[in-house]
Amino acid sequence: MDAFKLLTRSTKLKPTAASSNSHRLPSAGKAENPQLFRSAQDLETKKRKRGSDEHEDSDGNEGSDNEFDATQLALFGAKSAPVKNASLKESKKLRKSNKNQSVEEDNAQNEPDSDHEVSTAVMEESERRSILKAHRIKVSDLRDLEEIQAAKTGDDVEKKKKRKKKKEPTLSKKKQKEARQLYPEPLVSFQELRNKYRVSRRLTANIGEQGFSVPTEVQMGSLPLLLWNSAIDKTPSSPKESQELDLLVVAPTGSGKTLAFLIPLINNMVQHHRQNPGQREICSVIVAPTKELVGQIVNEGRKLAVGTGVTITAMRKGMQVMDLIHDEENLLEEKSSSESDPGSSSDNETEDAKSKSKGKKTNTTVTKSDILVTTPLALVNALSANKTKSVSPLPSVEHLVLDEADVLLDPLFREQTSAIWNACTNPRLRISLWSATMGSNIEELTKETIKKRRESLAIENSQNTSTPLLRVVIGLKDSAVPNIKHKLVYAATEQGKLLGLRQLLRPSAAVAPNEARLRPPFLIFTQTIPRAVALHSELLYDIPPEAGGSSRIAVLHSDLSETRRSDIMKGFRKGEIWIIITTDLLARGVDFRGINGVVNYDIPTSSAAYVHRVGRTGRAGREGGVAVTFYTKEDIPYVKSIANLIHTSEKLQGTTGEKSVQKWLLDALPDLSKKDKQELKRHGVKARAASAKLRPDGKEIRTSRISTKSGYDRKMENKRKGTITANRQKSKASTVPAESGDEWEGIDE
Ligand SMILES: Nc1ncnc2c1ncn2[C@@H]1O[C@H](COP(=O)(O)OP(=O)(O)OP(=O)(O)O)[C@@H](O)[C@H]1O
Repeated sequence: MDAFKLLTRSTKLKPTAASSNSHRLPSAGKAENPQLFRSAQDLETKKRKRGSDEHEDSDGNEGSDNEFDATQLALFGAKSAPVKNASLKESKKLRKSNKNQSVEEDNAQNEPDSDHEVSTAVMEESERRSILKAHRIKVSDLRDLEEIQAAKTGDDVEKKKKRKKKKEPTLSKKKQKEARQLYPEPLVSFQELRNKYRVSRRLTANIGEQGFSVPTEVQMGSLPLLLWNSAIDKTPSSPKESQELDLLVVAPTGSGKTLAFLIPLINNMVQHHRQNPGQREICSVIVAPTKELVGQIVNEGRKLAVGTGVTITAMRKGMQVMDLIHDEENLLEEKSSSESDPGSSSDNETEDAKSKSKGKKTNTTVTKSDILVTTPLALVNALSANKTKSVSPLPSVEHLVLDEADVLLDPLFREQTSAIWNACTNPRLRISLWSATMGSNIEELTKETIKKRRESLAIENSQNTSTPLLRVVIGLKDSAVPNIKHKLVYAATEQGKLLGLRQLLRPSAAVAPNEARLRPPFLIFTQTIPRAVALHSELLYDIPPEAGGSSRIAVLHSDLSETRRSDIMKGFRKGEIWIIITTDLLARGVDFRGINGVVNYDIPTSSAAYVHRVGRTGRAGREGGVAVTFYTKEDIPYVKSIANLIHTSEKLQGTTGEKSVQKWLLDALPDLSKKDKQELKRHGVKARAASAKLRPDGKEIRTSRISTKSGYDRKMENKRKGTITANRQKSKASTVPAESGDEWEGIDE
């Protein structure tokens, strides 16, 4: 059955229009190529079109006379490539000596096979540069210039700083930028994971089995940096020390960041098990802002880790990650935590806390998982016994991943995220931060935290230089995904928005061939929970019973129980639910593979929020996603940043024909002061904020009311529709009759 046909009620769609539309649907099948920036030629065309674009460009430094040697870090240069330097004989020797070591499961798949030759071919710098440029991958070193220079020359960084103060002239901004830019070798195919980076055979096979055949740009750029260590031959005579790094990655929504951080974590764990047979402890922590995202990361991770022996667990309430001090005071807590952990035994990952010896303080972890995925609050609560104690350390953690890092380091979550970061006391800790948007304040905060942590833990190395903090940027930083269509619609009033949305749901007018059309499944975003609930109840009867009626539309927000939230997510993924009305809870990270569109019923409260909301469509390079944003006269002061984003996105796409945002509109829209921007981000558009519910005279203003009719009319109409629906459903054996051919079978293939 065609969901769209049914939503149009009796509207007859011309077969040609329908079929031509359906092939453009993102949900229509697999993405042919998940890459967003596919060819150098494409890039050149765009660059010419862009002309004197004032925005920062990711390939701006190409061809520049780079006075700084980009091969300064061992992993970037042909000259110092360790794979080339390490003798094959030695590497074979190491593999032989490792022969007796085992992993817990599927040894045959995880053991480095002795006949496996590691590729020693090293890419020329010119080739590296041209691939990175074509795919719009830009890598830079974020350390102080003195530190970069010191790392290059092997100098003491303090001496270097002093010398610089005395005589060395300061580089111009352009030169500094050039000095930071690096051209590491990109991952051109997933086969290289095995051939060059010695990724576990089983893990490589799992990647293929998941249908991933071509690495996306973020995977091309970041995987070699994160897998560098696996490529190093760690024989005693090996000329290179292991050189891990901290990483900050900014890549478009839906570009495959999850895979890019999961592959190295899983591979590290495979190696860890090989080197420490039988040892189980949390070695990696992934922090994500919502439970939905945590669940999704765990699912993705488990699919990749099949047969590798690596365990990945979602942090749940009551789960214990550390041994508590079993004094009398803690007995009560311990009892309640073990009682409130019904799911732990099924996963077989949490030991029974009661079995631990009492009165003994240990630092052993209780959760047996290798990789823990958590929201910030859940882990902080577990580490501080629900904030009754100070946060316990997690010394076994060597890798910390912050997914949606900008929101995790935003004031909303910053305290909890920092507490987790500080709890990871292992001096070898490596951090990576991932998002589609990353303000410069987040970069500064990251640098500062790394520095402070290093000082407080007195982490030093022989050369007094710090671990590299690199930044990978894909495409144009902080911009909307380039493969979707945007529509910015002026609806004047709240009623206008509702009429506009209904028009989208049931377009009776003919649609021009080029015009973006919204088809299920899609998401509708509102500013607050009450508005999401109100819009849901208003639209509940808009889906005709023959299309499944009100069961096709759901509201999802943080006030719902965890079970309800998870049921709605499952229903949407299975295709039972077609439309979810939600708040920014689902704006980030959540991946519904073939979602067709996003409606910003209420405008997003920052440009980053716009990027993330609309990024729920157009995933993995799929074309055809549509993002519709309604705005009213109350929104006019706030809409310019969104209009700018759309304008830039269309410019980058080289959109021909009519643009969503005309130049005159951009010129006419007012600019917002920094203070007002912050205010908007914190409280949303005041007219529809939850706090605007009471008038000065104390009477309630129905801000959450979303309707084109009076309350009485709505009540009567809903009652009537409800009765009709119930009668029809009763008389039918199944709610949705199957039709041949054009059936929509859910979001995930
Ligand atoms: N190499 C690949 N080939 C094809 N599909 C891929 C590849 N890598 C990832 N994907 C798919 O792309 C989709 C988006 O990936 P993912 O959720 O990791 O995006 P993201 O970059 O984290 O997005 P967001 O910023 O919205 O969180 C997923 O469905 C994933 O399975």
